[in-house]
Amino acid sequence: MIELQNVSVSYGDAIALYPTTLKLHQGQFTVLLGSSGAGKSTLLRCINSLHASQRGATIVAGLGNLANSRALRMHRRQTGMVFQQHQLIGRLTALQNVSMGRMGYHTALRSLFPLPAKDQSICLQSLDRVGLLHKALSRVDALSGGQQQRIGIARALAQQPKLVLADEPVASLDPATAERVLSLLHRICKEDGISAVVSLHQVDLAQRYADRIIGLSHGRVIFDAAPQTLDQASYDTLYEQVPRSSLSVPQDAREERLIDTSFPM
Ligand SMILES: Nc1ncnc2c1ncn2[C@@H]1O[C@H](COP(=O)(O)OP(=O)(O)OP(=O)(O)O)[C@@H](O)[C@H]1O
Repeated sequence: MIELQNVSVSYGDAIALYPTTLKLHQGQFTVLLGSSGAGKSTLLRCINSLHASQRGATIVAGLGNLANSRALRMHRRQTGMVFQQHQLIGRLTALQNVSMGRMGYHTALRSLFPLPAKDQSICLQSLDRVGLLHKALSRVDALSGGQQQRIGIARALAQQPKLVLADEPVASLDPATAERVLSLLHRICKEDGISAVVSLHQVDLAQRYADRIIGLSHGRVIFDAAPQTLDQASYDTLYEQVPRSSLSVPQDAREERLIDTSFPM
């Protein structure tokens, strides 16, 4: 379990996240919702203590307060991150990119040499989990957006994480591919008992996959409950009365999903 106690973030006089207290439970798939600038990325990054201006305490079960540098190092090692723009190195192969996930387990000097066989095996297994073992030796810049995001997920898995933080992981994908990638991430997290905190803009995806939805508005948590309790009033407050239909996946993409949920992407 991870507990944020009065965690806040400011940029000069501007408050990006007001003091926030919440607990994240092991194995839960939590989705952060809210309009642009609401504070989703800020909250997500707080869970990994990534803000220089972060205040308050973050306590991780078994490690303690992340103010302790050793606890923070251990926590980051067991926390996989997945980004909207994948953050892969295009000229390297899929396997080389996934290998980056093992770097936290070695000293900087050791990382200059080929990974031990055990680590290589973990990387290959991670590629297999996302259905891309056959692309292990392909350059990442020769892969599709959906495939690149699956490599991003494999890199996070190579860390053998207890927690995955995913910042708009499907925002740059078409609706059908977004659904497949999120479904894959969700399935793996559930199979392995990995906790996930995922920021999304697609309310319908959040309602289908989340165990818990945390809604943010202007740097404050204004909703924190199971997805089925996200009612119209909470929704209107979250999105400041943007019509719900404008945020849903188009009907034709939904139909495509029903027909074809298989790879490749
Ligand atoms: N480096 C920064 N310097 C100054 N202000 C920042 C910085 N990063 C974020 N902010 C501000 O903090 C607030 C929260 O931003 P954040 O990126 O967390 O929102 P978000 O909900 O993730 O938005 P989006 O959905 O557009 O990614 C916004 O008002 C943003 O302008």
